[in-house]
Amino acid sequence: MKVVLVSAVALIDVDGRVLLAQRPDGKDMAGLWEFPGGKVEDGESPETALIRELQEELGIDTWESCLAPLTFASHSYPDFHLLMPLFACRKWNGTPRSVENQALKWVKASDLSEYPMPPADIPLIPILRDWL
Ligand SMILES: Nc1nc2c([nH]c(=O)n2[C@@H]2O[C@H](COP(=O)(O)OP(=O)(O)OP(=O)(O)O)[C@@H](O)[C@H]2O)c(=O)[nH]1
Repeated sequence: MKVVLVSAVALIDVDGRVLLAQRPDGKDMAGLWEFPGGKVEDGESPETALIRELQEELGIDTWESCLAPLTFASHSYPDFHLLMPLFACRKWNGTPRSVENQALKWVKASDLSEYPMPPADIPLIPILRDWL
């Protein structure tokens, strides 16, 4: 099966809340809440892909030195196997805004399980909660 590399980030604000983005209507898994990020393209590292995605999706700038590896997801979907490093980031320039029409929400660690997420993300929640 094809392994797809997707880079994602837990953006953490000064109150320790995490930013979730809701997948818009019309996409696979519409309505589920996920971590900002996206597919790593040819020639990119997971870090440079994430920096690009954060500009495109949220209009914020961050730097490689602000991306700390936290954990990863490895999950088989029917048509591909997702390998998704999850970084943690507490420093960026700008205020995240919905550039691509996705709903955004800052969520307390203890409330993360109330947001329906893609199956690949479920094992990440206790890790994030314990870490925060
Ligand atoms: N960004 C992100 N993607 C995730 C998470 N969990 C998860 O299963 N994914 C999956 O990883 C892939 C992310 O790719 P993407 O965001 O670039 O692609 P997409 O499906 O939105 O659009 P596209 O395939 O039309 O380009 C999607 O299949 C998405 O469902 C997550 O927490 N964050």
